[in-house]
Amino acid sequence: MEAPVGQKSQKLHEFALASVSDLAPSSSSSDVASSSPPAIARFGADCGIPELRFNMECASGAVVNVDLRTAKLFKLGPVSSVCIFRASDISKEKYSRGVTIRFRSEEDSTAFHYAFEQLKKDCVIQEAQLANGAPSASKCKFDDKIEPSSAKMYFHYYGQLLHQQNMLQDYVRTGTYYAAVIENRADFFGRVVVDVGAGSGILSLFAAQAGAKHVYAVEASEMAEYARKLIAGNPALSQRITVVKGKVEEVELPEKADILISEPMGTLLVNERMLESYVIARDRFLVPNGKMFPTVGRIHMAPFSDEYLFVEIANKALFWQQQNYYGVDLTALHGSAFQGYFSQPVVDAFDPRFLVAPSISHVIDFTKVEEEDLYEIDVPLRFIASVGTRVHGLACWFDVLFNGSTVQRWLTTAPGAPTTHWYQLRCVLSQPIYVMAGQEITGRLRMVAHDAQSYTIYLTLSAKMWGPGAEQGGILQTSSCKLDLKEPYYRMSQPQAYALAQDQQPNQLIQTQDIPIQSQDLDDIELLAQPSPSSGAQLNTLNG
Ligand SMILES: C[S@@+](CC[C@H](N)C(=O)[O-])C[C@H]1O[C@@H](n2cnc3c(N)ncnc32)[C@H](O)[C@@H]1O
Repeated sequence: MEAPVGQKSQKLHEFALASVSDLAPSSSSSDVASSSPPAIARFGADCGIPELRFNMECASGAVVNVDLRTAKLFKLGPVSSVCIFRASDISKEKYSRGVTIRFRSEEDSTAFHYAFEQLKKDCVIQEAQLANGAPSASKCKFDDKIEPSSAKMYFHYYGQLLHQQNMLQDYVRTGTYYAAVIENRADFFGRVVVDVGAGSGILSLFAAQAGAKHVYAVEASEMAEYARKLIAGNPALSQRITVVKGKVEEVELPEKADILISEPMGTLLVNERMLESYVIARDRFLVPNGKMFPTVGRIHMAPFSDEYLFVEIANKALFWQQQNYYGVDLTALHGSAFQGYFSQPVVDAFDPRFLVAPSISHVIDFTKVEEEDLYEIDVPLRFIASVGTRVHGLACWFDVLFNGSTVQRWLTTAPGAPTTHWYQLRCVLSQPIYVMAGQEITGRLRMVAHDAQSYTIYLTLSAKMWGPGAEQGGILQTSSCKLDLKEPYYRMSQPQAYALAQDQQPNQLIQTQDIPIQSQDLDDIELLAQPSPSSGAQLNTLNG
């Protein structure tokens, strides 16, 4: 195998210079007086990116790394040149930067210019290779915003068959995708399809079954190899599917797509931040007015009351109330432990009767949303309580629409609907609020993306003054919490079977589960077919 462009050149090109100085007059730290030891310029490749490194060797020991793909070199005189390139500051803002180079001799100058032009040429060849389908080694948008250790774990996880199997065995999910594709054959027949994050390749195979002209199955993890195998094992379809290993942010495809198919949904729709990759794929590969399957996503929210869940979480911190734990007083950490448990969103399937108001929703149109819009999602909340109760927090779930030309199909993760591997998610307040029937509950749900492919959630719920004589618009109680979507509490480990309760209509299904009693305080509470707390096992950390 041929060495990567930059590596090939690394040893060949090291230049001792008379001096290097920053073009910007203010940056005196990197200026080099001619009396200083000679500076060094070295061509090489770091992580496959062809680069030129100036080792200033001044008192500050400054190093300037130049991405050769963005660099231009101009001759100012027989022994001096200027190199202009793209740089970025700590906040990742891009700007142009320049260094003035003084060579020790005219020969050095000529050799340096020659080396520079040779490597620039190599960059062009490398880019041409990329255009033929090889993944880029360059830093891409994904790498810019995601912590490398998070990405490594993420793709390691999806590189394992057992996790792909977990998704394939969610028959609500996979069956809905199958139906959406096959019922909307007209959208796939004779079309070019890109499968964004193909995993095992299942959606590519569905698209090929529906008559796609060609499917590009883009997958960044090692699962790409398994997808190749699976697709090759289906020879009637394999001729029309190409697996492209790499991130959708960086691979190049030979043609545009008429339709994108993907399963980018995480817990609460947005966890894993894969929606951003779906949107980037849209902008990179989809023809104008092309279709997207799924087309639209909605996050649904409603306040809930679940005394049992609240006590269960609060009880977890009781351990830290011991004053004589092998002679040690643990109480100093009780507050932190209490906050810690309430910062975990709870993932389980709950009974919809825990909801205390009709839900509201936040819509994300995948065909229109900008990638940056997903960095921060801010939803104002307003509900009218249908019962007088204690509100313990906000329950959330999502659905997505496949807006086919023949059939519109929804995939829902709502409470009461058949359980999916996403379950539902609840943000539990450490300080519940009391409401009366008819009382207004207001608040805000703010989700801020972080570089570990998830979100920090800020939730505030307030109960407004209510009843005759109340000061209109006045707030009675407010409660807030901050949660990390990356660290959920998986309260149950397996989807539970559904059964009809005696007092339920067939369209109001509830789950029947055992209810382990944890607290004496709960004796008087009416327990409504509650989900059983998990054994503590956290089977799935990702829920795509
Ligand atoms: C939720 S799984 C869906 C897999 C498959 N499409 C299915 O429906 O069974 C998402 C897949 O997308 C891949 N993926 C996530 N982000 C990606 C990206 N930026 N580029 C390419 N693949 C990505 C993951 O490795 C994972 O296999």
